[in-house]
Amino acid sequence: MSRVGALDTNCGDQPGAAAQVLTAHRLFRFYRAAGEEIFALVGVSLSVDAGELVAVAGPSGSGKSTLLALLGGLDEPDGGSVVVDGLVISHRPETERAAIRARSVGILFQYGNLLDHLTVGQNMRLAARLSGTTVAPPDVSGRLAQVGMAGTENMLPRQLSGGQAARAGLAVALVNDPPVVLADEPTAELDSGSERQVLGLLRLAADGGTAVVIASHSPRVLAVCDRVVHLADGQISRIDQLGEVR
Ligand SMILES: Nc1ncnc2c1ncn2[C@@H]1O[C@H](COP(=O)(O)OP(=O)(O)OP(=O)(O)O)[C@@H](O)[C@H]1O
Repeated sequence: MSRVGALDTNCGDQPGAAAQVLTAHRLFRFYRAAGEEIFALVGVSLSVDAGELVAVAGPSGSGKSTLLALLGGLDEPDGGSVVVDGLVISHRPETERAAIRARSVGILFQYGNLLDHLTVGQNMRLAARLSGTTVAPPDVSGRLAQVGMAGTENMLPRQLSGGQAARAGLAVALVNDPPVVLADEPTAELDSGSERQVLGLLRLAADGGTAVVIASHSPRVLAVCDRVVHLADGQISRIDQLGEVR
């Protein structure tokens, strides 16, 4: 897989920062629906440092999910590029994008990222195997304990509450200590207690050096982030720097 060249890294809104692990350069994404062209993203650039917690905010339809999908290589941009941990993830065959994603990106979805027919522990071991690492059984229980889920290794996702499923999903997303975590509306379906726990864990991951991007419009989510990138009609309309600049 090709490493990014010097020119490619000179993008985003914090050029030159050494610790950038995620950069998106002038992303465009168009859709055609019912004969109409929809401009979901129009020239969005973004850089995220290791240890930074960044929220992507904006009203429904502003392009948050589209942006996260492009950052994680789940979708291809019509223009622009994405670099994850030194590797260009955009404009590659899906198999190569999946390999980069498995190694470098933990993904947490609103409706969970657990496979229904596998136990929590099996979900974690599968994610680890796909990333090229292995997690020994004691590590699985240790990691579950870290997210307040001790004793759930042999439970199926349907046996968990919404908050537990979100925390188990986070344990899966973090199983190989990826440099980047992307969370799309991770707390939208949770009660406030569970939301606090999940946000605390995402904050902890960032404080431990992970670059975390959360798509959300919840004020409680935005409050724990270092930076809030506001989208409107597929473009960055404002950036709020909340935490200290690293
Ligand atoms: N597969 C698709 N086909 C056609 N249009 C799409 C598709 N995916 C997204 N869009 C459109 O692109 C725009 C951005 O959508 P996106 O889901 O990224 O917004 P969002 O900010 O995440 O919204 P929400 O908060 O409701 O999830 C919207 O106008 C949406 O209707």
